[in-house]
Amino acid sequence: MDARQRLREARRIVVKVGTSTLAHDTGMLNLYRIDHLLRELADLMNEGREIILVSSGAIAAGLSKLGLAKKPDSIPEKQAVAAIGQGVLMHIYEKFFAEYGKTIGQVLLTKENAVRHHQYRHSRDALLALLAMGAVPVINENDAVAVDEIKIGDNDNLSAMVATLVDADALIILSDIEGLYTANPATHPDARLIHEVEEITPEVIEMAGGAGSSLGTGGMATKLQAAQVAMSAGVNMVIASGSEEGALRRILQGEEVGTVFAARESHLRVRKSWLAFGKRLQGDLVVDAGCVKALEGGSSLLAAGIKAVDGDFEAGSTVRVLAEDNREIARGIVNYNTEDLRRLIGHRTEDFEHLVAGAVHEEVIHRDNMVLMV
Ligand SMILES: Nc1ncnc2c1ncn2[C@@H]1O[C@H](COP(=O)(O)OP(=O)(O)O)[C@@H](O)[C@H]1O
Ligand SMILES: N[C@@H](CCC(=O)OP(=O)(O)O)C(=O)O
Repeated sequence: MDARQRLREARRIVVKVGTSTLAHDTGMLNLYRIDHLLRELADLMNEGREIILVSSGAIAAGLSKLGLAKKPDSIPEKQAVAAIGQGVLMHIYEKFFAEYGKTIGQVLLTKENAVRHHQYRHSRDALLALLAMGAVPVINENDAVAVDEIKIGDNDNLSAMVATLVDADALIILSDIEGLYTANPATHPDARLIHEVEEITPEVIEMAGGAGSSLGTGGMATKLQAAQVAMSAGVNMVIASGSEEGALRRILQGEEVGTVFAARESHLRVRKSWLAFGKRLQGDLVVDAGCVKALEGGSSLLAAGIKAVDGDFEAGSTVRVLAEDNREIARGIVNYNTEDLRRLIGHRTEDFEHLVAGAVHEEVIHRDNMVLMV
């Protein structure tokens, strides 16, 4: 069955809506569009589908509430604007969805919620419980607290992470553009819309440019990262215009709307495949042949197999695991910082207590926090 056909049967759907769709060019919220979008979502639920809404727009809503023309420069001020705007957004969602008889539940996530195994389980359970109650989880990144390595940074990647977290059948990203074009139409007026992408090749990545407006984050580049994650996790993804009324319904009827990214049949062995393509790779661990074998067999990464540590990272960073011939074996969240790790190289767990300053973990990378790349 092709991807468009499978969309007709999609039952659990993650819909991501970007700032460029939620706000006017003036920066003020586009209430007309939000209302229509929510009505369409409510009706899809009445049809028997489950909807998870990943909504951007907190910063835009905060700016317009405060009467500011542009994002502040300092991080704490950006966090404060997002905190104010998130409340404004939820107030509107609560009000509009209630008119269509729907209940919502706010879930604010960070990267940690999906990569740490216990948090991953808790986030997943909470989202599934909301769906079981017939509610719409409304998700955003927890911008008020997420900085640096715990930040995903854009809601395209967040929506792909959520789609894998809840085992969605489809991810639909609504933007201010009809889909992926052969080049950024803002700078290439002759660019053509691509209807279907089967694989994210370097040529496809080459087509993607940055955000089209000062409100958007990441542009097409982050949407392709999301596609890579979704496809490898077995989730069909569509990019379509959020301003076209009825687009969602038409997509879910299998019509040729926007760009569809076809899910791969055989997907990564670990569900948290989005980790594999996360942006912030902060170092490399080179491991010996025995360790490569153990990892391929499903083991955690232990210090005994590490030959070298490159980079300068903190515990909780995402790093690559390389074989001695430089082949990439895995990516994962490391439990130690560079300094501690260099001291642990080649040592057994019994010796760790004397070697590290902070908390002792048996694994350098736990298997639950690791994605095999081979
Ligand atoms: N190849 C491309 N095809 C389509 N749009 C592109 C491409 N390259 C860059 N873009 C830009 O990406 C923008 C959409 O991303 P963004 O501004 O981040 O919106 P959103 O708020 O929906 O995430 C488009 O308006 C367009 O200017
Ligand atoms: N979390 C931020 C949005 C980040 C983001 O990715 O924005 P967008 O490119 O508009 O989807 C906010 O709510 O303002």
